[in-house]
This record gives sequence, C-alpha cells and structure tokens, in this order.
Amino acid sequence: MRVPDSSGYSHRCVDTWGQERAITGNRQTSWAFADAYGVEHIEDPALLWARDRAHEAGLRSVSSGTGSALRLLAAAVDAKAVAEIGTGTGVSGLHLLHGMRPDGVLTTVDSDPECQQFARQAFRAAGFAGNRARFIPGRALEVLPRLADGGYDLVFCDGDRLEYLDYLAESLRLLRPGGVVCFEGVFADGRTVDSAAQPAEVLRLRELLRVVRESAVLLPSLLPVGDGLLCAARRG
Ligand SMILES: C[S@@+](CC[C@H](N)C(=O)[O-])C[C@H]1O[C@@H](n2cnc3c(N)ncnc32)[C@H](O)[C@@H]1O
Repeated sequence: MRVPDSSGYSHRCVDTWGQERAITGNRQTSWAFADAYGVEHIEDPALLWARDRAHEAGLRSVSSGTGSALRLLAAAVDAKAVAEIGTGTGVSGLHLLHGMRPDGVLTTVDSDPECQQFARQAFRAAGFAGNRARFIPGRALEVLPRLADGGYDLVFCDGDRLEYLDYLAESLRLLRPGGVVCFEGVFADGRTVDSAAQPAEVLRLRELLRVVRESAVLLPSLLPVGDGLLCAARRG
C-alpha cells in the first residue's frame, strides 16, 4: 500500500476491498474545497460583519470549514452549554450558537472586552437572544477555574496557543462524560510538521497533540479544516 506523500499527491493504494486504485487530483484542492464547503453563505450578513471586524482588528477568525465543523459538533452533542476561549469578534461563536440547542448558552471568554462588544452585536444581528451568550472578559486561566465542573457539553479553545495544555486540563474538568473539546490552529500554518527549528508555541502544540493522542480518557480526531482543528471526546 502506498500512502499519500507530503505534497498531497499519491498515485496508487490498496483500499479496504483489496482493490488497487489510482488517487488522482490535487489533495490541496480537495482540502480547499472542503474548507469552503460550509454553511457560510453570502446571505449570512452577521457572519460576514463579524469577519470584517476581525479583519480590521488583525484577528484570525475560524474558517468556514472550521465553523461548520464546530456547528456540526455542537449539534451532535446536543449542546446546551458550550465554553469558548477566545471570543474574538464572534465568528466561531455564531457557528457554535447555530449548532446548539435553542435554549443553549454559550459562555465565551476573552481578555479583550472590545472584541466581545463586536461579538455581542453580531450575535444580536443574527437573531440570538441576549440570554444565549454569557460574555466573560478576562484571561482564560483566571476565568476557567470559576466555571462549573462537568457543566459543559463542548469546550472550544482558540485563545493563547502557549496555554493550550492548561486549557486541556481545565476542559477535562469542565466537560461532562461524552463531551467534546476542540483546539483551533494546531497546524500552525504547517510549522507543526516542519522539521526546521520552531518557536515555543509550535513545540507546545506538538506536546498537546501527543498528550491528547495518548490520553486514556480522550478519543481524538485531527480534522484538516482551516488551520487544523484537534477534537477529542471525553470518554463516558
Ligand atoms: C484567534 S482570536 C479568536 C477568534 C474567534 N474564535 C473567532 O473565530 O472569531 C483569539 C482571541 O483570543 C483572545 N485571547 C488571547 N489570549 C487570551 C487569554 N490568555 N485569555 C483569554 N483570551 C485570550 C484574543 O484577545 C483574541 O480575541
């Protein structure tokens, strides 16, 4: 069996039915297609508005593909309570809210309260009642210890990459059995798999990937959407 090479091209493999088949086309093009195949249409003005605010603020909001994965996961776990680290201007929050139960509450933390004001406006413009989101300004590692044990169906981490391992420890405490934790940006623009010397942020991301994979209480999957979305379900 020949597996795809790092360029994204591969030519032959043996599938599960024992048949050799050619893999044609450009994997990168397929990834780009998958990432754009989402739910973010031109007619969703609140999302586009939130994206524009992020762009102006120099923030990187989640891609359409990552957003649709978050929406899917929130719906799949029938999320009533979601915790988000890194509100930004609300792009990921909008996706999460769309996937959650109609009575679900998104608790979203950001050290920048000005960004949270944009997110608040975006959620309102999208038609979500004010009581669907709880905005907590502050640094994640000061706020998270105040959130309830086992009280969350999903935790989405998109704050400081250097703190991701600490977010993981907090998430294991916050999640109910069967809940899901997600980490945005684990590809670090390709640096995570680049053999050249890398900054501390990338080394921490590699450590996170290792710890999640080796955890006895997590079932992980690394989704190749956006800049890499590491997801893991907490075993029941
Ligand atoms: C990449 S942006 C989040 C984008 C957002 N999830 C979206 O898709 O629209 C990262 C955010 O994390 C916030 N942040 C960075 N470090 C933080 C920390 N230690 N605690 C809380 N928020 C933090 C930043 O202020 C910024 O708004």
